Amino acid sequence: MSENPKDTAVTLPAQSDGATLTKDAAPGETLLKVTGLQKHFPIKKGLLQRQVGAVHAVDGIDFEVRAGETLGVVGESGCGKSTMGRLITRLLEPTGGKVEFEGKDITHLGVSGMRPLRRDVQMIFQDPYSSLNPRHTIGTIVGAPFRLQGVEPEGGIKKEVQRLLSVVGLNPEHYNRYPHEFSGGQRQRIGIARALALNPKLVVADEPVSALDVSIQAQVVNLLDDLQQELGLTYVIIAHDLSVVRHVSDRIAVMYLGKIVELADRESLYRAPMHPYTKALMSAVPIPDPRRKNAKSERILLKGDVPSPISPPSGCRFHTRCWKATQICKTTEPKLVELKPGQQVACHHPENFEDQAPQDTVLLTIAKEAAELVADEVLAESAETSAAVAAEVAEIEAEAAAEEPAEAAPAAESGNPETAGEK
Ligand SMILES: Nc1ncnc2c1ncn2[C@@H]1O[C@H](COP(=O)(O)OP(=O)(O)OP(=O)(O)O)[C@@H](O)[C@H]1O
Repeated sequence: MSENPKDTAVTLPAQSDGATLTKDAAPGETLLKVTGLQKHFPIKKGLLQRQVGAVHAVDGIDFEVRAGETLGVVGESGCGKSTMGRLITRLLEPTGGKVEFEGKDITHLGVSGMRPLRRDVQMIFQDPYSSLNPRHTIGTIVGAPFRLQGVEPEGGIKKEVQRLLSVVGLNPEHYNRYPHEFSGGQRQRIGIARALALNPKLVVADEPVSALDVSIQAQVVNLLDDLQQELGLTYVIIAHDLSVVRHVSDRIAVMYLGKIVELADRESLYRAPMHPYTKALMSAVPIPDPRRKNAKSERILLKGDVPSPISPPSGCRFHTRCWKATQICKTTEPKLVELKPGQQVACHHPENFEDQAPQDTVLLTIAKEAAELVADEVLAESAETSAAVAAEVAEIEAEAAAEEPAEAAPAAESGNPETAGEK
């Protein structure tokens, strides 16, 4: 069986059902919009199962997914990525906020209301070993969505399933085999075939390759990429580090403890990350660059684990691990704002940009400890770039100020009665 997706010609799925094939949102238009999305899992204790607290897994996030794009979502384990994925596919009921798909509010749709959406939005799961029922043949597994939705493809389910298997680079003759007869990469291809069966508009892939050997990861990522080109799919790809999403994403959202801390197009994020957490995540991804062969390690080591989402830190949630944290970070939550076109960030002291709270200069003790884990080069570079941006902004402001009196002068000359007599 070929593991190479390039060996397989990708063809559009047969038109089995007109309703599933309508691509309503034109490329670039908003397909999915999320506003203030929250999921708090209650913590219950005792015989009476009283609620004693809540896990703030997703705690008020806003973003949109545009038709035809790939949005990568990254963050450490436990930051709420999977919960977010399950919320937008409506496998979980949100605690608060709104989810809109093609302009329609789907936040609290019931089973029947969700039926058409189940075709349009599909999920690929992390573990290809546990997400496939070992007692079913792959023909049954990939054909299940047709049976569940009561869809009869042209030429029958078997023919369509075999076609889907070949689309994802599997041998259609292996229709009657069981999951254990396939390798990890092949099983993930089965999961992908199942997700594509009903010709969805949005595919949410939760850590689609993290359970696979590194050598197989690139093949599966390439397959997803090829399928997107051929079928015009829209993806949300969830991963715990940037190495998986960096090549395939158009935009990347960085999550930390239930919040989005930075959301930017891929180029901007890689060229000049603005949130210190993004910078730390990026420093953990080895970049093969011969020019940097002899350079000292610039790795940023984050102190400790992610704090508990049961009682997240006050203010900026990253302040307990950030080397730039000052008092304002502890007390005031920074909003996610667009500081540069196409780059939103939630930080009082962003990297590669003018300080948003320049008056607040005294580092927290915790930040001084965190700074010890950050390479000197990184600290120096950070200070340098922020100073450069600040100087640039000051220059622009000075230029604007110099232009202003010239424009204002005629009005003052002609119209100010107090000064008129002094002439
Ligand atoms: N059903 C649940 N009940 C209670 N807590 C939950 C539930 N599902 C997730 N959580 C908690 O919510 C938080 C976010 O979990 P989630 O799985 O979304 O994070 P993640 O970023 O996807 O991490 P990972 O990569 O490890 O899956 C974690 O603290 C997790 O323990």
